[in-house]
Amino acid sequence: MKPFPPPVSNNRIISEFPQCYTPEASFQLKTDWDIQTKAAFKHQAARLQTWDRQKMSKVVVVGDLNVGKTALIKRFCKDVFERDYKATIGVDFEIERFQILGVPFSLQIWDTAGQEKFKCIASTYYRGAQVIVTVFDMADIQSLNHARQWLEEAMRENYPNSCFIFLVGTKTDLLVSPSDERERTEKDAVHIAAEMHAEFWTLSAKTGENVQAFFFRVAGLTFENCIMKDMEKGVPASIGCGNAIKGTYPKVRRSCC
Ligand SMILES: Nc1nc2c(ncn2[C@@H]2O[C@H](COP(=O)(O)OP(=O)(O)OP(=O)(O)O)[C@@H](O)[C@H]2O)c(=O)[nH]1
Repeated sequence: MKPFPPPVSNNRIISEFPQCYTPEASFQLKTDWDIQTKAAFKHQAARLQTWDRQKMSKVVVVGDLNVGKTALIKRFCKDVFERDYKATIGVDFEIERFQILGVPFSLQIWDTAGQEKFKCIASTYYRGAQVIVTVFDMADIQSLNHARQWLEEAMRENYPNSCFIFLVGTKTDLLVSPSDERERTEKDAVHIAAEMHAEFWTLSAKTGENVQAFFFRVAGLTFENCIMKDMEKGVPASIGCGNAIKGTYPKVRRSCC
């Protein structure tokens, strides 16, 4: 009989604190785990942990249509890239399991539709997010200009200051690097990220550049945040964190709507 859940694959094991893309637009410049986090897991890491459904954070990915939200998630979760565009209808989600400092942790990654006609279905799934990823296309400046609007819509369903916010420029493979165009777009994006209180990243789902580093950063920051919150509340770090699976969003089948 196959073990359930299956073991976390080797490329989902995080032990070093994941670094930011650029110090100019980053949440934290620290380079290591918080001392309390390290202490809390020093002993637990040594023993085998079972998968804990509570240790999960909800990540909502929003942005204009065609910017590459689905491609980004598929590259990370399935290591595939599809050249053809297939619009997301409503929402879809993936669950990605990690082992961080020896402790099982999962990200529930929600892919939402960028098309106007599906927005109202997708927005029902924004609630209860610990992370909001606002995606734009590095080769389409209009999509960067719409990033604030997407964030506002996602935040309408969440409490202020309750989420990590990321601004992610995709399709870097379409820009010559280094080039004036890329430099200009990055500069604008860093500026907008500051206004959004977001951390800025660029990546390519086609080549895979920065994709794993980005999701490791998301996982590392949310994991540490969960642990710190639990410790503040006096909950032992082993009991759990994250509220995404406690019924804060409607029930949904995979690839639904
Ligand atoms: N060159 C290149 N093309 C990409 C990249 N990421 C996505 N694409 C292409 O861009 C198109 C749109 O990608 P999707 O991931 O479907 O876009 P989306 O944001 O999910 O679109 P909606 O579902 O409509 O919201 C597809 O044809 C992808 O192949 C990338 O990093 N580089």
